[in-house]
Amino acid sequence: MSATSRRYINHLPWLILAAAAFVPVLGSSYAVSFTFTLLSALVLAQSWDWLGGKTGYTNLGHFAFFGTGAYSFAISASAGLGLIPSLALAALVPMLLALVLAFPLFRLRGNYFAFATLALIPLFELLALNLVGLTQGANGIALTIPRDMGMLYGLVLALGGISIGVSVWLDHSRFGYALKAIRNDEQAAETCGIRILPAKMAVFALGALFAGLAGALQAWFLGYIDPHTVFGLDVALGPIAMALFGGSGLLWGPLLGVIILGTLHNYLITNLSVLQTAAYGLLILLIGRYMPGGMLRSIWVSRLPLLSHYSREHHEQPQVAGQLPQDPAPIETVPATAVLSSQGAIKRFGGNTAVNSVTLEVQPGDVIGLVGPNGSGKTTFFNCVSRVYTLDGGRISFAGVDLADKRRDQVAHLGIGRTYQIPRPFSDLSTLENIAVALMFRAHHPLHHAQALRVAHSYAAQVGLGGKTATLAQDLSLQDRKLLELARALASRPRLLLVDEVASGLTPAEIASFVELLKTARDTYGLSIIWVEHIFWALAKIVDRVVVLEQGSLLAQGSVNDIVHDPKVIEAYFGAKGAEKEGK
Ligand SMILES: Nc1ncnc2c1ncn2[C@@H]1O[C@H](COP(=O)(O)OP(=O)(O)OP(=O)(O)O)[C@@H](O)[C@H]1O
Repeated sequence: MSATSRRYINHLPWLILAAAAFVPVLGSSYAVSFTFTLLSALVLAQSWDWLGGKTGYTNLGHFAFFGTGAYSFAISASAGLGLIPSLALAALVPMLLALVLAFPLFRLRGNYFAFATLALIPLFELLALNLVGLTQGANGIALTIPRDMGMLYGLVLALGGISIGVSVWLDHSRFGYALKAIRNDEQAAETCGIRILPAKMAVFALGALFAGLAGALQAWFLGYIDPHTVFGLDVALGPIAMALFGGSGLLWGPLLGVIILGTLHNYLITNLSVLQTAAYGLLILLIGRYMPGGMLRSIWVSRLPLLSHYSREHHEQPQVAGQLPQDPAPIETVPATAVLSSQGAIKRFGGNTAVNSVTLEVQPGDVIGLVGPNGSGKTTFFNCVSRVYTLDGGRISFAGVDLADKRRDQVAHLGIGRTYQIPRPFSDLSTLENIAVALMFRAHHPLHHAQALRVAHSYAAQVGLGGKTATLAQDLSLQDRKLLELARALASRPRLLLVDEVASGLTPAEIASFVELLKTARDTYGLSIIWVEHIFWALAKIVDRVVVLEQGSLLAQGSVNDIVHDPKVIEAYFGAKGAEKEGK
C-alpha cells in the first residue's frame, strides 16, 4: 500500500466526520435525521469517556445531564428566552449540577460510584414527573421554538467535532495527564502533587456540559420532551455501551461504537421491532465476553498493520538528540532547621497501636535507616508522614509546618517525596510519562507538559532507565519499577525522600547500585532520606544513623555498628534466645 493510502487510513475517522458535513447536501431527510442521532450519540459517548476511559470512573448516570440539558433548554425556550440564552442554560445547569453532585459522588469508587450514578437517572425521571410546575410532569413540554434542521445539524456536527478535539487535547495536556494518573493510582497521583478532587470535578462538569448541550439539541430536534424520553433507562445506557463497544479510553473508540451500534440499533428497530432490545443486549453481552476492551482493542484489529495504531492509547515520546535537556529548576539551598520532626506520633488501628509515641528528628542532609521486625510500624510511620493516615496523637511537622491539616498533594508540595514497598508507578503510562507527571505537578518550578516530557529523559537516564523511556511501567521488571519510582520521586524535587524497602527482591549487585543512586541524589540535591530497609549491609553504605522500631515504639537509635550489636535489637529480631546466643 502506498504512503498516500496509508495516510488516508491514518486519518480515516476525521474523513468520516468531514463526510458527515455533506449529508445535508447529498442525503435524504431520513439520512440527515439518522446522522443527527448518531452525532448526538457521539457527543454523549465521547464526553462520557473523559471520565470513564481517561479517568477510570464509570459514570452510569451521564444521561441525567443530557435530560437536565434538554429540560433546561425546553423550559427556557418555552419561557421565550431565545435560542442562545436557552442553549447557554442547557450547558450551564448540567455543569453546575455536576459540580454539586461531585462532592458526594467522588467519595465513592469503583462499583459503588457506578451504582450511585446509575441511581441519578430514575431519580431525575421522578423529579421531572413530580415537579409539574416546572416540567409539566408526565404531559411533557412541547417546544414552541421552530425546528431549524440546518442549524441543528450544524450545531451537533460542531459539538461532535469539538468533543473529539477535547479528547485530543486531553491526550496532549497537563490536565489529561492528571486524569490518567488518577485512573492509575489516586494516592500515587497525590504523591506527585496532583489535587485529585478538583481534577475529577472539572472533567465531570466538562462531560455534563457537553451532555447537556446534546440534550438541548435533541429536545429541539424532537420538538417535544417528557421525562421518559430524556431520562429513560432504556436509552440512557446506549452511549455508554457504544463507547465500551468501540474501545473506551481510545480516541476513536466511541466513534466506532456509535457508528456500529447506532446503525445496528436503527436496523433492529425497523426490522425486528419486538425483539430488538433483546438482540441488542445479547450482542453487547457477546462483545463484553469476547472483546472486553472493545472492538479496537480486539486481537484482530490490533494485528492489522494499517489499523493497529487505532488500538493503542496515545503515548507521547519526544525524541531528544545529543545532550539530554536538563531540569531548569534550580537546586534549593539546604535549610538550616530540622526537616522533619515527629513528636510523640501515635497511629492506632482498632486496638493495635502501629506507631506508638514515636519522637524523631531529621536534620538537613541526614540519611536515616528505619529498621524493625515485620509489622513494627515502619510503613505506617511513612504513611503518617505522607498523610495517607491521620495521626491519633502527637504531631509531625515538616520544616516547621504541622502536617495535621495538610492534604497529600500539599505534603508533596512542601517537599516530601516517597517510594512504596510494592512500587506504584502509573502502570499504563510509559517510563517517560510517569516521570513527566511529577515534573508537571511539582510545586517548585513545575514544567509545561511538552518540556516535562523532554526533561524526563534526563531523570530516566539518571536512574539507568534511559533505554526504556517508551516502555509502559506495567512492562518493566520489579527492579526497573523501583528505579522508576525513585526517578519520579526525584523529579518532584523533594527535600525529604522516604524510601520504603527497595532491596527486597533485588540481587546484591542491584542493591549496591541502588545505594550509589541514593548517594548521588543526596549529594546532588542536598536531600534528607529516611530509608526503611531490612538489609543492614546496604544501610551501612549510606546511613548516618539507624532508628529501630519495635511494635510501633522507638527501641533504639545509633550507628549501624552499635545497632547490630545492641542486645535489645537482637532480641527484637531473633527473640530472647537469639540475644543470648549473640551475648555468648
Ligand atoms: N491499614 C491498616 N489497617 C489495619 N492495620 C494495619 C494497617 N496498616 C498496617 N496495619 C498494622 O499495623 C502494624 C504495622 O504495620 P506496618 O506495615 O507499618 O509494619 P512494617 O514495619 O512496615 O512491616 P514490614 O516490614 O512487614 O513492611 C501491623 O500490625 C499491621 O498489621
